[in-house]
Amino acid sequence: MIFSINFCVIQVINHGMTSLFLDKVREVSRQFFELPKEEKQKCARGLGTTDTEGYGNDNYSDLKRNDWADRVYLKVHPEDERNLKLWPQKLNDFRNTTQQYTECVLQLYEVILRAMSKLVNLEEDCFQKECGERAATYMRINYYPPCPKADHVLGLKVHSDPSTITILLQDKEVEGLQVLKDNKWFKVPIVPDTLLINVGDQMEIMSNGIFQSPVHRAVVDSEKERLTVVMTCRPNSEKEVKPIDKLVNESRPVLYKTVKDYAILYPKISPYGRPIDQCKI
Ligand SMILES: O=C(O)CCC(=O)C(=O)O
Ligand SMILES: [Fe+2]
Repeated sequence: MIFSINFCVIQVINHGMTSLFLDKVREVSRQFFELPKEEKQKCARGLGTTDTEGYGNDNYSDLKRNDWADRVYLKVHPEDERNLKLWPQKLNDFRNTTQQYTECVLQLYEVILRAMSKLVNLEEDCFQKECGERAATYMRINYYPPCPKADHVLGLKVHSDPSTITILLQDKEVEGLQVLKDNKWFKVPIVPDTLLINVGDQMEIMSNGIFQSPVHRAVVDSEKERLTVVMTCRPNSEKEVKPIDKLVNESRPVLYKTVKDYAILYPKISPYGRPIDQCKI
């Protein structure tokens, strides 16, 4: 495994997934958006047990402008918590491919969390334990159509991820992800066959601020469509998440409040920027 650490956005190669397989993941994802409108509507948000899962744009009432994107958001792990009613019925390969991709991503997730634990001198399984049993993974497929006024819209608003970590498969050809550093936006380049790891807010909390969740956004292209497949790994929603005791000391006191169900509650309170700022002590 090779890491290139760049303000908590990490590009990973040698992750065990072939180029062909990643293409397949992109292909079935793209096929979802090519379904007739009625088929997509059968997976719409609001038809499931939670209002966040399913097909459709984020729906925060105070958002002044919607993202220039179409998206579908599905819980993929634990397997018995999948809301299969919201999964496309007419795409033969979708379930199989998503299943395989989830398995690969979960393996990678474990390796990354172990490496991050070691990096801060914790027991290797420390971060994973902090996420509780039956920690959840969601898949979000973002489809950004071309926009003739690309400079006037965002594909995805400025945010940090509410996850522990996020594993992102970029579009093969079209760039769009940007990360904020020193008040400047930097393009994240496409490196073939890599997966991008973003540190999420809940990792920032657990690590007591040692790992910081990057602020990022997606811009759109005036001519080309773009598609990304994003796996967000997060603690069990019942688990209290707080800075790990061993990362707290006199020179580094507790910096964050204890939170629960952060990924659902906090982005709702603060749909712009970094909701984690509200958790700082
Ligand atoms: O599509 C992208 O490049 C960014 C996606 C993202 O940040 C997200 O889904 O949280
Ligand atoms: Fe994100």
